[in-house]
Amino acid sequence: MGYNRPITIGTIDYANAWPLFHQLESFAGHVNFERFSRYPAELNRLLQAGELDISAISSYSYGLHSESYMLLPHLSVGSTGPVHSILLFLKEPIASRRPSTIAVTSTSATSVNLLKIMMEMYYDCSPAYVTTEPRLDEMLRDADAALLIGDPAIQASWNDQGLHVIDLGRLWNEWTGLGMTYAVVAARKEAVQAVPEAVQAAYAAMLQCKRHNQNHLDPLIRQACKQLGGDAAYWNKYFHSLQYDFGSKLQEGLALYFRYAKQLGLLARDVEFTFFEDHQSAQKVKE
Ligand SMILES: C=C(O[C@@H]1C=C(C(=O)O)C=C[C@H]1O)C(=O)O
Repeated sequence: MGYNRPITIGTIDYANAWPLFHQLESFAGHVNFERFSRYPAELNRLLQAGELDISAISSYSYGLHSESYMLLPHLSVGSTGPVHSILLFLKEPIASRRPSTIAVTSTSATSVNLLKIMMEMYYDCSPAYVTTEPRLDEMLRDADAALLIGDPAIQASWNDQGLHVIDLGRLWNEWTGLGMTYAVVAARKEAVQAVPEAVQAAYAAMLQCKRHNQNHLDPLIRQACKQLGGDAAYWNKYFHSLQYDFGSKLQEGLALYFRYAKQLGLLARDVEFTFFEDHQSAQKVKE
């Protein structure tokens, strides 16, 4: 029982997740943890490989591996409407010509599959997808459109290059009437079994950290302006338009995304949400 090492936590290396994890260390109290800040696709891989115990991951990756994970309640990155940082850049308006090749960022999993769902089910087309580094100019050299997420998407949206832009959060909301959840925070079931107190303590620290950051956005806004560009008004709007709670409306949107993904063969199985607290109360009932 127990690990003879710090618990390992993965956090997303994009501004969209700063309200969840900015200065997590100062809320950790006695929790002995090591933090790894990476892009989503890398976190997906590390959690699956057991190199992380808890991580923010693409929600799609939860869908792929839900049998091994537990969701940490009230922690997610989502939006009901525009997300501002999950953007499809097209050379031509989609209404006049459907793209035949789309270059997609190698850092994403949720948004790439969200795009596939939208192309198939909303735009009724089946383009070829090429996975590339997130560099817009290079992506558009051989493709009709490019999908970027996170900070590179935001920075590209500031340069008007005459491209047509679709915000996937906005389109999902207009199409389905629901919100979308791009990232969830999951713990490996193995870790929950081996070190339940450590997982509980890390979870409590994350909740406290999120509450604090949401009430103190100014330092995050200043850091974003300095590190990524843009002005305070932009970042204020950005952080306020993202949703971090994984409430019932956002769960409903993600459940629909999983159903569509299964329908298109992007996921092999139905996905159930298993929450860390549910597990704990279930344990108590059994005892
Ligand atoms: C809001 C965003 O959501 C991100 C999108 C992800 C994906 O597409 O897999 C993963 C994590 C999220 O933080 C963003 O990238 O801007």
